[in-house]
Amino acid sequence: MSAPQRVRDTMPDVGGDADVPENTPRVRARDLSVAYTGRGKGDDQFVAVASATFEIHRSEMVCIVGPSGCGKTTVLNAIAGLMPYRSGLLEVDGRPVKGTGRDRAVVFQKAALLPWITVEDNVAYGLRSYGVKKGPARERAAEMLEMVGLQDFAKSYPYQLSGGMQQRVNLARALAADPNILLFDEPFASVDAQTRETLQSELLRIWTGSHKAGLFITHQIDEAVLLGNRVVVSSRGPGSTISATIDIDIPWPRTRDSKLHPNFGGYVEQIWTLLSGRSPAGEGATGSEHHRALT
Ligand SMILES: Nc1ncnc2c1ncn2[C@@H]1O[C@H](COP(=O)(O)OP(=O)(O)OP(=O)(O)O)[C@@H](O)[C@H]1O
Repeated sequence: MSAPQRVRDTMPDVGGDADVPENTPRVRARDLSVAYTGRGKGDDQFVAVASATFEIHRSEMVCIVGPSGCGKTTVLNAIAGLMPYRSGLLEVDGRPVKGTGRDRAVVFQKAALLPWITVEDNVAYGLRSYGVKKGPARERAAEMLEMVGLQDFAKSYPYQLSGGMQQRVNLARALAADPNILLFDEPFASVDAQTRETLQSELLRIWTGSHKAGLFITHQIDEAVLLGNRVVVSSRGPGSTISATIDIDIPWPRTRDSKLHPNFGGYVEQIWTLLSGRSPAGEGATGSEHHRALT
């Protein structure tokens, strides 16, 4: 997924990670707690997340699943630097998160493209704001659009695209600045089932060999198992904790056919069991699965 040298040369350095040892996690959360203030009388601090502990390494995708309102978006926003955290440790490349940065990009559920500029300018927009000149920014946008299969729609306007195509533009836009970490907040939630499968396949194709780190929030257990190196299962909120982290032992590169892997159904069942609060994981699990309670 890396950009050709000539375009990258024109872009300011991303995360300045040349001095970061390879084995330093891209994201490290230890006992992370995140709260909202001012939710009402006598409720100064609403602790959405009480304790979250997980790591995301280079080339890894970690998926978070959990009941609605357990704080998945809250954790993602804290990593993005969009909101402060209350306590615990939260580091990106070994440095405490203090705000947003070009080393991280968020792919939201709604594409939120600027309607008055073309698709290629939407993709180039972020780069332009980082000081990249128009020509190289457009060149980079063209590469990204080709990557998501939308090269023929560069001159179109967002309203001329389907929801699934807009979400591909959204992905191209996030990738354009070549971030180290991609944060996906239910990006495929508002497209139909067939488009969702196509987008999952595209993401897997793009992800393979990209060496990026990703956090992917989803309500769909099979999506988490298909896309994740690990799946983090959150308990019910408020004051949620991580109830389990499951390593997904299904080989890479993955494709849609990875759903046919003999372990796939077992992982889905294991996570479903954890989320529904039934018997502990392990029952009915295959030999290659393992489950580790973190809190
Ligand atoms: N801006 C805010 N101000 C106050 N409370 C908030 C705010 N945003 C979210 N919350 C609360 O924090 C808790 C966690 O919300 P969050 O959106 O992170 O959950 P989620 O797991 O992503 O939910 P869903 O799966 O439904 O998207 C909820 O109780 C929610 O009401």
